[in-house]
Amino acid sequence: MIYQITRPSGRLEGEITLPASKSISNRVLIINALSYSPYTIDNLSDSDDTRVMSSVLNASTNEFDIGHAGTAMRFLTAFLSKIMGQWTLTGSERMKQRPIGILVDALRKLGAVIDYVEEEGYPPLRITGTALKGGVLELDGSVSSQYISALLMIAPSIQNGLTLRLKNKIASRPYIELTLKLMKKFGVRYIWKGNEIRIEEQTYKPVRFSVEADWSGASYWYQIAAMTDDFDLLLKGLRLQSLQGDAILAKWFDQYFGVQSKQEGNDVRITRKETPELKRLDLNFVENPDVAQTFAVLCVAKRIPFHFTGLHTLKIKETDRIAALQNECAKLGAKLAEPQQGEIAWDGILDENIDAIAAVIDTYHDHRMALAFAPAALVYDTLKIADPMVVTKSYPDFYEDLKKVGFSVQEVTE
Ligand SMILES: O=C(O)C1=C[C@@H](OP(=O)(O)O)[C@@H](O)[C@H](O)C1
Ligand SMILES: C=C(OP(=O)(O)O)C(=O)O
Repeated sequence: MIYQITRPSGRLEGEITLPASKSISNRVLIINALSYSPYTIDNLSDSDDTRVMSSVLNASTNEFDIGHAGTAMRFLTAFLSKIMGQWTLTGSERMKQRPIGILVDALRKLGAVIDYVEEEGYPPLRITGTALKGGVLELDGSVSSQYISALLMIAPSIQNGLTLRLKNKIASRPYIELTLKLMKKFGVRYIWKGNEIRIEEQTYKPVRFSVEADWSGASYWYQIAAMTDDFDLLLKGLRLQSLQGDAILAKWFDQYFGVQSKQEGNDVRITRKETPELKRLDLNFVENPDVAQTFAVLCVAKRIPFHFTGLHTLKIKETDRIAALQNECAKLGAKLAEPQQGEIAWDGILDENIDAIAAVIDTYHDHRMALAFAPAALVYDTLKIADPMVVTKSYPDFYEDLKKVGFSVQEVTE
């Protein structure tokens, strides 16, 4: 299926109810289960990734296919390791290429019984649940923070608790902070000093919890704001004082693109003030990997040269996002370079022979490819997106929301 997205003709205004954060939802589902909580979670995400997490935790079977959901794969590997029974965890073809060896090695040191069903170091996994015994673990923190979050969440329920010593430069650090902040809300104490996190054996206290709106999902509306002069939008459920690392977007978009954010009760209003055009953008995404595509497409559409660093984890996400960005930005006439591993750069030179309107943007089973490219219809007037429903991984109502503010979304053949 292909969607043709066409820009609104008039002023861009209205209000959007953003999806709830899947990162928060998937953590609170695990923590709620570990707290034996009688409460249901309020405003749980309706994304595929949260649905799959929820269905595993409520299932009566023992073989689970978690599709494309990285958090579900990693968090459930740790969680199921200590639940008595035999469990099989598998996922999409891409999930079978996303490494999990660092987490499995760490869990095995705690006594977990985990076998690789196919390739060493990758899902699918066969897990035999057993009582784990804590201690001190050293692990590489530079590959995925999800391994660390997975271990931290089960740490209070492990005999003797757990000390994690993180080696190398920590990737996606705000997601580890998010895990610990949420654990704290459920009564768990921790100590994080330098590269060491210590969690004693203790019990979670069940509490009522409501999930806040998703900042990574909000990024596409900030991107839209940065591409138009006349803009006023209310993003419902969003908090500037947020648990999520991607809340830094409010600052970045103000500083670089003149998009201003104002908390109005439970919602955030974003407007655009006139600012001089940015000459180039240098940003490091090591703490905010999920919004790198948003900025890359925005800069190409606005013809702003850029140099982005801290992107080494992008190669092991839903697709190799560096390669995907290079392929698809080329369809808009921009040749992105990879100066070093984990970097992309663009000199601002467009190939004028390329007709972006004729392009069909491929999405590689990656929601963020569709989510980041669709807004660029504002600049190119119209843009075609292949396999557009990939967005359900994190933002199921994205196209409905685009329509609400005046975009047209039509199914077309190529
Ligand atoms: O813990 C989380 O909720 C996430 C952590 C990040 O992954 P990595 O730690 O693998 O970079 C991020 O990219 C992902 O979308 C969600
Ligand atoms: C990388 C992502 O998700 P996950 O790793 O949880 O599959 C994402 O949502 O951009």
